[in-house]
Amino acid sequence: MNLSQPQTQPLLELRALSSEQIGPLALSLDSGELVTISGPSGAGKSLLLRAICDLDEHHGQVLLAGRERITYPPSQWRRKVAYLPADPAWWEDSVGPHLGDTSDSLLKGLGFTPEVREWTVERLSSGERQRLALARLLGNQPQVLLLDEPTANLDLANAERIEALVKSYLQEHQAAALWVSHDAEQLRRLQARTLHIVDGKLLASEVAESA
Ligand SMILES: Nc1ncnc2c1ncn2[C@@H]1O[C@H](COP(=O)(O)OP(=O)(O)OP(=O)(O)O)[C@@H](O)[C@H]1O
Repeated sequence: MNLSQPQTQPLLELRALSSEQIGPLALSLDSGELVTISGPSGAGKSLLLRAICDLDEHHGQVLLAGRERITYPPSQWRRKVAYLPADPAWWEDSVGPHLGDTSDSLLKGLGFTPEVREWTVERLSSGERQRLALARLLGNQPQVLLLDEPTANLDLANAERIEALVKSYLQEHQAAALWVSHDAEQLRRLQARTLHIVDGKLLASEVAESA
């Protein structure tokens, strides 16, 4: 063992993660780190996120701060390692019950006043749905965010607002995020290590150049 170089434990680690469509994949994310994922439609980006949060059958190991996922009750894992699907589900008529512990300041950061809790889900635009789904996800204070095209329905100003909010969340909570995006401009703006996935395989990893 090399004692001169202290080992830092990754926050999230994938070891030989695979399913019928993806992998095997190995990946480590440090606390505070944002990693973006790009790749063609159907490459397996969503399936990778779903495997990490244990929504689909797969092989291999997923560890959070060195502790294996199988040692967590599934509901606890999904709070800690939170998945934001491209089209999040809503199960009540009004917004409020979905928001749980989400603070007013978080809602403000996403461009809403507290009155949004009284709104019906039915009236929400696709962009409002997307921002509120992120609010409810962050309200649970997850340690890892798995974000599947979280700004796909948003204009540039709102997309940038979400980019800034997620980055400050990662710093504040020493959390990590995997962020799927098809938008080359956004990938450049986010200034993160980018993974390219093609046919379920990790093709390359690179650090984005300055815009
Ligand atoms: N339950 C399933 N059983 C079999 N194949 C599936 C299943 N779910 C998805 N697939 C297939 O696996 C491939 C990867 O799907 P995935 O949703 O991960 O793609 P993606 O990279 O997220 O694409 P997009 O950018 O279009 O959202 C696709 O060909 C898809 O049809």
